[in-house]
Amino acid sequence: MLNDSQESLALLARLENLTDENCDQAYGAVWKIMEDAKRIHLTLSLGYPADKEQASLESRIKDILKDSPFSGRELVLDIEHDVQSHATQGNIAGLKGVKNIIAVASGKGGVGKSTTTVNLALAMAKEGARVGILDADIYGPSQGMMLGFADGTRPEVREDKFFVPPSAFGVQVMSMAFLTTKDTPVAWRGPMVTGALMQILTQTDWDNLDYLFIDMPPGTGDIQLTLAQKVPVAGSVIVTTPQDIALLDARRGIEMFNKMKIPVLGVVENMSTHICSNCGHHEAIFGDKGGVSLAKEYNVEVLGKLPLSLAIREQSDIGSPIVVNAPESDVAGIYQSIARKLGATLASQRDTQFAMPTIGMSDD
Ligand SMILES: Nc1ncnc2c1ncn2[C@@H]1O[C@H](COP(=O)(O)OP(=O)(O)OP(=O)(O)O)[C@@H](O)[C@H]1O
Repeated sequence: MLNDSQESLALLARLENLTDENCDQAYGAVWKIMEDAKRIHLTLSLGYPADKEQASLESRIKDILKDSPFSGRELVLDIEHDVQSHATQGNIAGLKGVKNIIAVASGKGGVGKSTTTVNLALAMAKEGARVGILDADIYGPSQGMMLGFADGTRPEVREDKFFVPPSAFGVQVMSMAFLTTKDTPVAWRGPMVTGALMQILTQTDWDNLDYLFIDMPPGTGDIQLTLAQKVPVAGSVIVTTPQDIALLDARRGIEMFNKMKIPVLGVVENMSTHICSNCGHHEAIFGDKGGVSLAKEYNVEVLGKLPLSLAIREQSDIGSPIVVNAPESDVAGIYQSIARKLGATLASQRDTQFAMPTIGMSDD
């Protein structure tokens, strides 16, 4: 039964002050308590998925219960989530089957944007979300390779007009690489690229996604600008390395999204420290304040920092990214925390379109 006794209210107050292990903000009034003689059943209802918090939360709640009148009762903890669709820039119509599009961008190439996108998407799926990836990094599409798709993979076509995205590790994936030969896009100019990408995006039969991650082409040129204008994006993530030059480029990325009125949900600092594979010593080769000061300057979150890690590279190269290959590793834990923080940041945006979980686009 639902309990509103003094004891329950006191417990509720303590639960409301709990935080996700990686976010500073308290959960607040999102708890429900049910109890019977033997058990206490708690439900945490969030606007983002957080299945991987289960063990940590259970252990922290058990500590709280120990010195409460509920001591000795068995704890049942349910973490529920309901991801809402958020407004897009200029309220462009959303995509059928997709609640939120998140653009992952970098000011320049080679900073680890694709690696971050794939691990972040897989981490989000592990938290319990329905996730897709669109590889829009048209001149160097790498999502297919990182997710272990064989060369020559092609999507099924439904009703002669929709691509059915193939799945890997529970994530739906579309890439220009599934539709072209290796050399095709190299010859394309900007308008062809953006036209083709918009076509893939809208003609893919995305199946009920909470989040679609777009691995954007690196840089802030015409292609990126056009995509930022046309793709109905709920928010963006900027990937940068701590070097000054990458930070300069990252600034341009943030400014581009600001100009388009696309919320920058946070910065991921990649290759942030080097971990010595002999002794485990962490060394901030490029300094350790870059991403943080960038985030401060533009008033955005640092979602997390990834070390320069051999395992990240090797496991992406063999088609099994670290989040699925070594889910218990520290690095996978960082991606999980970034995914939750990203989900929480998007959920806290005030523009939620409560009435329309997905916005239909006509099928013809
Ligand atoms: N944290 C990391 N530690 C070690 N290697 C990494 C890390 N992040 C990415 N890499 C490696 O760096 C290389 C470039 O990464 P990736 O392709 O993700 O960059 P990118 O920014 O998407 O590049 P581009 O935009 O040019 O496609 C890859 O070989 C990748 O495995």
